[in-house]
Amino acid sequence: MTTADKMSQATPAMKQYYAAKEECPDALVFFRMGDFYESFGDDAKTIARELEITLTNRGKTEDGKQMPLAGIPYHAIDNYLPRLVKKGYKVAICEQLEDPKKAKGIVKRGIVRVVTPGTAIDSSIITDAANNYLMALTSSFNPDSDKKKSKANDNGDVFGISFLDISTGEFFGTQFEDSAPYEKVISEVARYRPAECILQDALMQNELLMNRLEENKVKIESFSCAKSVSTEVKKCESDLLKQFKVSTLEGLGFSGSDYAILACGKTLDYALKTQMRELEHIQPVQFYSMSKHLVLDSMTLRNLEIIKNTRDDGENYSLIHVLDKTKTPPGSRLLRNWLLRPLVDSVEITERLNAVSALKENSLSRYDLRQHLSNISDIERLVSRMIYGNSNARDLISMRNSLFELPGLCAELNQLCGSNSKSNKTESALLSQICDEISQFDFASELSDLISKTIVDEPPITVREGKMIQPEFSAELDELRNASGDSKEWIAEFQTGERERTGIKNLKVGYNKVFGYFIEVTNANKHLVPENYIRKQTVANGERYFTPELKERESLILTADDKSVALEYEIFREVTEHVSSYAKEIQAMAHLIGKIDVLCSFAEAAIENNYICPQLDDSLEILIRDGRHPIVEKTTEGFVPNDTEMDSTENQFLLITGPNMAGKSTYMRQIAMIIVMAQAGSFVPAAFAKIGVVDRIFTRIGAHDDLAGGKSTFMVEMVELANILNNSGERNLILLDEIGRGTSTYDGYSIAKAVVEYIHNKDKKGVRTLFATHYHQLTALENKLKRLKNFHIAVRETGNDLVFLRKIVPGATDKSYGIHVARLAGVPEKVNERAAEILKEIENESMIEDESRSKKRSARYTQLLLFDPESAGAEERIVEKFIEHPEIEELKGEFKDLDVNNMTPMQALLKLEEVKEKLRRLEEESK
Ligand SMILES: Nc1ncnc2c1ncn2[C@@H]1O[C@H](COP(=O)(O)OP(=O)(O)OP(=O)(O)O)[C@@H](O)[C@H]1O
Repeated sequence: MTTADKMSQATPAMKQYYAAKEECPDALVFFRMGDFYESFGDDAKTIARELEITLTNRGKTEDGKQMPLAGIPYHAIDNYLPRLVKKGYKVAICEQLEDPKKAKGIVKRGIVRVVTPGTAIDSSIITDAANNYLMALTSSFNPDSDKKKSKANDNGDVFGISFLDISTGEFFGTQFEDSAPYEKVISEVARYRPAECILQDALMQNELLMNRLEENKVKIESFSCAKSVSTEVKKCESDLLKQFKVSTLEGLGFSGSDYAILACGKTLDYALKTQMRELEHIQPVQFYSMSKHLVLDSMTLRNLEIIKNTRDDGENYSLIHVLDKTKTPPGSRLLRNWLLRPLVDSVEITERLNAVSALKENSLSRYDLRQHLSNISDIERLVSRMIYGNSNARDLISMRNSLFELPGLCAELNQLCGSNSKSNKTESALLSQICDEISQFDFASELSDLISKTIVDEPPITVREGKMIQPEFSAELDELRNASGDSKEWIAEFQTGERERTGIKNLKVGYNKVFGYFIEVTNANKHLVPENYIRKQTVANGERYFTPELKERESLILTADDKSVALEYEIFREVTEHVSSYAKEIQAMAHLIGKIDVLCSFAEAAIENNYICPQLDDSLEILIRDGRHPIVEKTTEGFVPNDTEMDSTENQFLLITGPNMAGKSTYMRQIAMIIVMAQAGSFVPAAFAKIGVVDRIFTRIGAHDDLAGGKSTFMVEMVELANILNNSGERNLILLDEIGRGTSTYDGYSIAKAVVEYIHNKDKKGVRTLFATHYHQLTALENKLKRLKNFHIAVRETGNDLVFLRKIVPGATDKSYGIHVARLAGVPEKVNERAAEILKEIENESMIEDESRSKKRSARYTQLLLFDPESAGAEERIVEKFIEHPEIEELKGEFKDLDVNNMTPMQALLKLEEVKEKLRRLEEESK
């Protein structure tokens, strides 16, 4: 049955429903009918399933089938809606647009808002601590004209990206061309964690991108450029100009950036279409540059546990968990942004550090500032809710209480900046600037006065039941309230009078919403009821009556009550609108408050954890004395601090060996984390730190597989490695942990060695690298590669025991101590003893082989390489020649193709003999 057919036969209400569904076919429609939001058909089935509510039927559909129906009470929408949106559904709210009591005929209904994950503002859907971004991604990639290309970027496709947080009004976008554009996009996804992404349809072909978006639970909305790209860009540009009331986008930094404009335009369009209202509070879109920040790709964010730990993906034991001492939601969101996007400009970083120093030294001021901050609510989101008409009088009180704190906050800041300059203590230009900017806002006292004058201190949650507005604010309201109040007094007197008149002592005058005012008499006293009582209702133990006199009074009361509630709502709306008209100023204020909060939080964390102020410059040095891992030091007793010295000449490539569990990964991570902290503006866990600004950190740590993406552990390792090798540069820092571990020893060792050489010689300059490995033979490279230095983590061996000293020291180690670690881990002693025996055998054999190099070598050579560093050198070359021999590859192929099930034992034996002979010959050739 077509929609048109359905329409012609449907009831008037269902006609409205079908029209709504047609308007938003991809959304679940919540259709308001009286006290319920109803859903029908497939929507009802989905909603009943997802919300675990009853699915019923509502008569028959127009084509005679049962019509599924599921409904939720209107007042419970705040419980149910978030659950659907968090599961990635779009929900269209279709409201009654007029008062049913006053409507002539059927009530008008229409969709007032479409709630989607990326455009939600409801506090039950989004969290205080993080922004809620709607992202858009556009590209010049055209799958039809680029058919021959394997990747979108082969001939320099351009990408545009944008992010909008409707709940705070932040909006920014950029454009870029890159040899690995998808990696860049994925990094941005990891940084901003959008809830929803509007994606140009051609880009949906990129598996990597789609997998990552899915992994990050990003809801995807695709769009296609129906017209030519240039026409679409023009339209987007004109929409943006109109929205921000500017005549050109150049001033916002978008000159010539068509794909950024397209991304921003599509974002705005989607926001307007779903919100169905003016979005005046969105701040003018900003062009941002990716190169202005330290690039931390998604793997690095994960490996360094900046926002989440790798154990359970929670915030505990993450860097943000250690550093977050913020008191306000804008502060906690800003801290997250600063950690995800540390700076690269040493001057800007130093400004932040100076502010932290000033706050750290002035404990009293910091204490007072934090007291003020702790009374400040999420004012930027409060004002967004006011603009949406989604707020209540309590929100106004929260806003007022927040605004009340500003003068005190300002005075405290003024004193701090002033006292510093007078006594020539640490002077912070940043704090002075924040102080100046806050002082310029003069709206705060006006708004807080207005709210205080109009709204009572403890208003109810609902806005439709009165009790919100202060007495004496409106004479009209006072009059209505008096009328209602006088009448209520009248009722009390009426009750007393009637008791006397009738002699019924327990006669009661009561009220309920359905029947209005009544006189209640118990059955025992029914015979005393006077004649003028008119029966109204029978109840369990008596009768209810009214009199014309009571009826008249009732209508007076109800009219006055109705009128006063309506008037209160009107006043509330006016105040809210007035506050909303300062949305831009309130957002700017929230940002400044956020800054003070984060700087105080850094100071607080520095004191609590004994951090020091790092020095930042533009050199290529990293000097850290007694550095610590900010998270491990919290969970490990007796954490041993370590030094680091890196530069671009002699100590650029640190090759770190040491037993399992010695602390190699911890050491490498702590260096990267100290850099992230320093460049975010935080003090760092060390006794001294001087850091030449790093502009990108690459990490390849630990084994994990990407089964969803169809990649093995080793494949994942190689993909990440390829990215690092292709895209790293002089100002980067690379952390590589046990490269090659995921494959056979021959392959692994060869790859590891080639990687060391490649990075060391990259662009003839090399890249600052920390490289942890179990291939001890690599340490021989120190003699060949001038910027490479060996380090190892010291242990002390006493008998069968191993003491981890956790100290990094120059030079190479010569043992793996794997068996010791196995013992520590509780591997049965028999196995450990046997392993020790085997190791001895291998070591002995290696000594014999060392003496007579012409002797045959077997596949056990693998083990020799691992356990005998002395054998590195000539042997390595032989092994390399051996494993690189093309016939080895052929042999592998032959083995793979063998159909063992269809071979006789004799055939198998002959094959073995043949292979053995071939290997013997190849070994001879390799010598
Ligand atoms: N500097 C330190 N002081 C005290 N304890 C430490 C230190 N560094 C590491 N540890 C402890 O040692 C444990 C192992 O550290 P880590 O994982 O860094 O070792 P590893 O050498 O990388 O091991 P593997 O080679 O097996 O991966 C950590 O979980 C931590 O508890």
